[in-house]
Amino acid sequence: MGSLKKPNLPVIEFSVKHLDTASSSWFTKRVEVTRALEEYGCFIATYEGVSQELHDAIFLASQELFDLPTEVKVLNTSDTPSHGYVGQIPVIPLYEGLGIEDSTTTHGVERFTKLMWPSGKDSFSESVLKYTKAVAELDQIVMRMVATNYGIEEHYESLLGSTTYLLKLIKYISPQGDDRNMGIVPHTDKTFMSILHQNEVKGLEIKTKDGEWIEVHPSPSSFIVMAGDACMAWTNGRIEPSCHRVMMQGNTDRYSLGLFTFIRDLKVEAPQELVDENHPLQFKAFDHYKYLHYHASAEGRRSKFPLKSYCGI
Ligand SMILES: O=C(O)CCC(=O)C(=O)O
Ligand SMILES: [Fe+2]
Repeated sequence: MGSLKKPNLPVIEFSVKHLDTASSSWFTKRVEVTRALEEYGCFIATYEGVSQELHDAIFLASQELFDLPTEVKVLNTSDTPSHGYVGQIPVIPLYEGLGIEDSTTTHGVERFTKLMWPSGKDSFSESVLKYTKAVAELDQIVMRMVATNYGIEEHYESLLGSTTYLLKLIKYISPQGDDRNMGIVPHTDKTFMSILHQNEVKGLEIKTKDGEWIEVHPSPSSFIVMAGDACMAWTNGRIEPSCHRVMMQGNTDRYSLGLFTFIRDLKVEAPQELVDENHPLQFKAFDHYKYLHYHASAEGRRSKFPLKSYCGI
């Protein structure tokens, strides 16, 4: 009798030796990365760009942030839905998140730090900036690979110039027991790309196309690279975002980090190279930030497939 094999997400190693774009291993990687995204909408990257020391520093910074009183954390507001403070939501009572906009820039990080700690907190700003820069680099390596694989590198260059990086620090308080509790409900991200990282407490689960949930095991060098809705539109449906959720169990709080990319001041549109008779255009050109507002509206929230209701053809 054959044993049932649990599905696994592809694990792709990103070490310095693979990153020379002239090397044959770069070619192999870019095929591997694109296939993984086409098949699962995500993959696990093992990445050397964030050292153990930086991993420890950023999770310590996150803990210090969540230890602040709620009345301070709610000062982090934003014009964009889900970019500021999110917490005390009845359907996900364990969840609390804070977004740092323009988190790869000194200006963006300083603005946030001053709001939370008016007398300053250099250790926080330094850890955030170092972390976001390292993870943004991983995003750029991945996106360059995908774009090269599809023959649309030039389009990627203009997209890159309009990419913004939101760092979201997330805490889930432990449910204090063995029952599995919903930390975050099943969803797909409205981002272009999302790169997730979790501390030693597991919880993230990803749904395969066959409807099976796969648990993602935490490790300091593992990052979950995941496509969002905007990436689906840009690749004309070749890459679909994966459905994921967080399940909490046990007595330990969970901290996670998401570096989320969005496109500002440039319409997201599939390049002509990806449109032909066999691949008719699926989505009209759209403004990513307006889409986020639509998604948060009553109509957007009701939709099963908001990207399609917003700009589907
Ligand atoms: O906490 C996690 O690992 C996932 C968070 C997430 O899916 C999100 O913020 O969109
Ligand atoms: Fe998500």
